[in-house]
Amino acid sequence: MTDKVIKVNGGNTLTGEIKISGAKNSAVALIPASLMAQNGTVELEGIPEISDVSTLVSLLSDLDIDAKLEGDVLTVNAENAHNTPLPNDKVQSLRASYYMMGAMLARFKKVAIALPGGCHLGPRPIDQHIKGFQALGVKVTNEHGVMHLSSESLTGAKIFFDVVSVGATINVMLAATMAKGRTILENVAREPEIVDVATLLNKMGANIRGAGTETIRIEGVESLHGTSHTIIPDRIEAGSYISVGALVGKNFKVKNIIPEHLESLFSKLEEIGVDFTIDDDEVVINSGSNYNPVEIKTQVYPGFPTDLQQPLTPLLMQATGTSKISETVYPARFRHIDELSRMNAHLEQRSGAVFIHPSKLNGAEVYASDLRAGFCLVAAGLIAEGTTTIHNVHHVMRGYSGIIEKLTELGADIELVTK
Ligand SMILES: CC(=O)N[C@H]1[C@@H](OP(=O)(O)OP(=O)(O)OC[C@H]2O[C@@H](n3ccc(=O)[nH]c3=O)[C@H](O)[C@@H]2O)O[C@H](CO)[C@@H](O)[C@@H]1O
Ligand SMILES: C=C(OP(=O)(O)O)C(=O)O
Repeated sequence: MTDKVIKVNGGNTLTGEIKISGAKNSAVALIPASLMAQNGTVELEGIPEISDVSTLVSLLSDLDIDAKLEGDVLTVNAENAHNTPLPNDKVQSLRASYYMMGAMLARFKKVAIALPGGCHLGPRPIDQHIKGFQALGVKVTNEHGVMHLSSESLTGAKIFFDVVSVGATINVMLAATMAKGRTILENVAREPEIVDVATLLNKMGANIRGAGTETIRIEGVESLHGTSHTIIPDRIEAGSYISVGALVGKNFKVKNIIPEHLESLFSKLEEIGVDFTIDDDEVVINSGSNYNPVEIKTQVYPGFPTDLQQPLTPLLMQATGTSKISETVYPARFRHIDELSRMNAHLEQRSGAVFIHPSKLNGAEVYASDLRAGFCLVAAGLIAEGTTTIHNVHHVMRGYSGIIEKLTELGADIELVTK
């Protein structure tokens, strides 16, 4: 992907339907969770076609696990899994490789793994993951960048997280599933992806209650088994395309959504004045003009997701006045600003916030700094005059399944080309 660029010619109206894929942030936890089944096969349906998934499937194969991806179905049989140190390059190419810690601790009580990679959004510590593991009786050392985690026997504990963290909640939940006795996790994150992971684990024989609330209770079980599960739709992919519909859509239908997962976005779209109609698991959007400027503050779920602030920025440039987005989850998540400026965007960054002024964009050569910044540039390219060339497309391919095909089908002039 390093030798490829996305080229977008702006100005087309997009019309038709788009089907949202399974959620990246669920899939990347469900895949490691599947290695915890000592017996039987775990079948995961709705797997998105993204590079984070291929890397995790490849990590399972490194552990001698039989993992087969056919279409959007992944079958994993981990009966003959072997514990070996995981290759650094794969682990460091994505964030969610940290879930191999919790899953492998549960299965083998021991894991050697590098610190994860993922989008550069400012500091992304994993101290709360470590705090949770240690409370379960895990010994943790860092030897030359490789984390060694081990325990004779994991034991349930009461853990109060200092920070509300998606990753720490899921990781410690994975590790505690087969610990001895009861674990109580307090001040946990409530994202739908956490509920999805708990649902899969319970189908595999775990005893987890309270996912989706601030407290999760886990009664440790002896072993887990195979099952089948369909992944929830990706609310961030959905929100990204919905913002495109509001920019350039005509009868632009986004299918396979769970509207309750997108309430914070829909309420902002109403304030902005976007014309949309929700019907069961789909939404139809028509773009408009004279949009209202708004203020947005990113928050943990059910607040406005940090992962949607960059994709929504091009829409806010079409408002009649200045909008403000305050980023409270990752106060440095603003690397898209300089790139949008190359396209003639009028943006100002001030202490954890971006002020978005009305802008008329011109196509330019730009660089995706991270996954959502990449989508933001694609959306900007769709409304810009002329051609936008987006470099560093590997970031985009970490999270948007079939993005070129989906947008082309709707009428966009977009292609992935070799530089
Ligand atoms: C693979 C995955 O699901 N990625 C998502 C996950 O990332 P990730 O799990 O990394 O994000 P967290 O929810 O853990 O991070 C939230 C905040 O807590 C801080 N923190 C986190 C852990 C920790 O041990 N210590 C600590 O201080 C982080 O720096 C950040 O400020 O949730 C983020 C917040 O919704 C999303 O942007 C990412 O798309
Ligand atoms: C930040 C994101 O992903 P990751 O945590 O996998 O880097 C994202 O999905 O926007």
